[in-house]
Amino acid sequence: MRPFRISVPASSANIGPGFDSMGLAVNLYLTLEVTESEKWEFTSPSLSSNDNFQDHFIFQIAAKIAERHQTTLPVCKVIETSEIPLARGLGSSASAILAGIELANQACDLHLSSEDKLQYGTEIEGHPDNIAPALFGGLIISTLTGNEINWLQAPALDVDLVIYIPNTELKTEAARQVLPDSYTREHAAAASGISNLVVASLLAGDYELAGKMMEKDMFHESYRSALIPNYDQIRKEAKFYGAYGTVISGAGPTMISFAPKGEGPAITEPLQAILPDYHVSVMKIDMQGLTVEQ
Ligand SMILES: Nc1ncnc2c1ncn2[C@@H]1O[C@H](COP(=O)(O)OP(=O)(O)OP(=O)(O)O)[C@@H](O)[C@H]1O
Ligand SMILES: N[C@@H](CCO)C(=O)O
Repeated sequence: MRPFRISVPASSANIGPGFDSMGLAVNLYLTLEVTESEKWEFTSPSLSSNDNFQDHFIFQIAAKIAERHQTTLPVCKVIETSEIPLARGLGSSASAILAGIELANQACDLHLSSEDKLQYGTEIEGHPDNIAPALFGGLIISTLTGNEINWLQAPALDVDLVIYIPNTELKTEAARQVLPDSYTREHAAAASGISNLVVASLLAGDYELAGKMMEKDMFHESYRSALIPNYDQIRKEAKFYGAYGTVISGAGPTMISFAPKGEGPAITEPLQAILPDYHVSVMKIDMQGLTVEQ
């Protein structure tokens, strides 16, 4: 086996009302450096010396994918590094799942297509909104109906992104528990109308309208806002300093603003001063998605 390096970007899902169906790849990366070895070695920021590497999330995903293809992983040395904070709404689980799928793909020579990886990743994650952009890059609108995934990569957006990462975690599972099990027809019609308009305005490059409509989400934001520290303050201050709109990133607690191109730093500086316990920064959209270097 030739050594290889897998890189997977973080992603910000939902973008307001694109709940479970829209996401954007951003420039924070999980990487795996993989070489063949005499004995298994797995180095990861989330493994201490007492932990068994076989319990590691990425190893388990890779082992399952190999098993699904009636094979086993060869003995490898894997070094994981990651810039993606866990359980903050930046798609860490989707990036880790894709890294595991690609580890099995490369190490076992499975010749998986991109659609196979999307299918496997979505089955594990439950929805494609983080998996698809982390795999393909850019802004992806996707939908899971039964087992079928349909998706579209939008043209590049001409915006700056500002993210606000608090130093607290929020597990997606907990953030899904506060959501209603169902919506009335009236509510669903209004919510999907808002979502349609966000997508249409992003595609048309009308970012003012996109920002306005993303803040009107009716699928998840209002139910989750109490779980997100400084939710109202971040939206209000970001708007004051020029953002088009600010929403919860994924299931939170990170928030993300869409701002006019070049205006990101003008929001970052004052917001970082107001939010000393946050990491506030301008992010770039990753247009590549998952990459493998031999
Ligand atoms: N690199 C990794 N190594 C091991 N486990 C990971 C890794 N990345 C994610 N996980 C697991 O996934 C969990 C976080 O997943 P969760 O879906 O709650 O949040 P997220 O994916 O970071 O955010 P969101 O889905 O809202 O964008 C972590 O607590 C951990 O159990
Ligand atoms: N669409 C998902 C993203 C996090 O996995 C949610 O908001 O729960």
